[in-house]
Amino acid sequence: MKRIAVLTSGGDAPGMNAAIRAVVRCGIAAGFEVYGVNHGYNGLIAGLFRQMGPRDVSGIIQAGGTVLGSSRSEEFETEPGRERAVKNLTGRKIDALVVIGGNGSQTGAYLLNEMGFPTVGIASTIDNDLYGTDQSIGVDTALNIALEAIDRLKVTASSHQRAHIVETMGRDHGYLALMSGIAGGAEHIIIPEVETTPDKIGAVIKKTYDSGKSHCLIVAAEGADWNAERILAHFRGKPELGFSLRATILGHVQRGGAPTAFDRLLATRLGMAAVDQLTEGKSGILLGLACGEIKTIPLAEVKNHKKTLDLKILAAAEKLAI
Ligand SMILES: Nc1ncnc2c1ncn2[C@@H]1O[C@H](COP(=O)(O)OP(=O)(O)O)[C@@H](O)[C@H]1O
Ligand SMILES: O=P(O)(O)OC[C@H]1O[C@](O)(COP(=O)(O)O)[C@@H](O)[C@@H]1O
Ligand SMILES: [Mg+2]
Repeated sequence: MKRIAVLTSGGDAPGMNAAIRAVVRCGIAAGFEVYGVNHGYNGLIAGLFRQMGPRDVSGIIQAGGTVLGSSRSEEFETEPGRERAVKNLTGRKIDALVVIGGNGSQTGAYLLNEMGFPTVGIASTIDNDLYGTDQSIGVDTALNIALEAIDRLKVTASSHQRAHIVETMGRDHGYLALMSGIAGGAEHIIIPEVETTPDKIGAVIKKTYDSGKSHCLIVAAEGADWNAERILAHFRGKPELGFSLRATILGHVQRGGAPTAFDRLLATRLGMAAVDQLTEGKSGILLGLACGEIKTIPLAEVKNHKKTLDLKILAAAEKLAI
């Protein structure tokens, strides 16, 4: 194997740059020529390749986002799109591809590998919804950004005797909401995995008010049926809750931060491991974290499983909030 390529795909995640850097530098150290693909799968289809040297990844370990750019590519979801992608790879005599991305991207990586093009994945998404890894690149940073926002919002909620809803990202997965809620000492956490009703939410707010607290901080996942907008609309103009209500949707703010030490280290370890696997001629696998160790798991297995959330800690959240 002589030439490898690397791309970032799906939502950008803080730490992607550290992973690119590790793939480029360790790849070169292992004797490969390394190519970067700009703009994810769209760039793969359009042929946006460039050879990368050690200096092309200088000064990026501390930067959020991805220097290669990313995309959501509808064309790659079609067979002709993927065929064009493989043609571009083989046309440049590239022997293997590293895909840094989340669950959608790794399904794409699986399909490329099935088409006979050796592909390995690196787990990267702020949502932590990718099966096969305890934690993905970007999760720790996003969590810390959400936490900082929660801490700030709690202060103003307290000053004004308000209930404040903070909405986190995560698609249909509640990890970011659950963990930032626990770490932020939220009075209530609403996630897609657990059904709720406006009556339950109202009861928590009223109970919190009656307990003498000066605020009620609610963290709601964007994918929950009762997200910030819906809760706000439902309770608008209802003084019987005690607290008046405000809401903040954190949105893309959670994705844009400089990566934490944890994410830089995880990304570096995963990038190094991806190169090691390619050196050994392995492909069709995802590099992820299991019990603190870097592990491989077949992409086929990743694609066929949905990551579940351990809900034990949610029950504890209620006790912690009394
Ligand atoms: N089922 C699929 N088949 C082929 N390609 C896919 C599939 N799902 C996602 N992809 C590709 O991966 C890209 C990124 O996936 P997406 O779900 O948006 O982000 P993430 O990888 O971060 O979860 C998509 O835009 C698409 O090009
Ligand atoms: O940036 P976009 O395209 O608006 O997408 C927003 C989505 O991307 C995410 O930030 C990350 O999701 P992915 O890792 O699946 O790309 C989600 O939490 C959010 O729902
Ligand atoms: Mg995803």
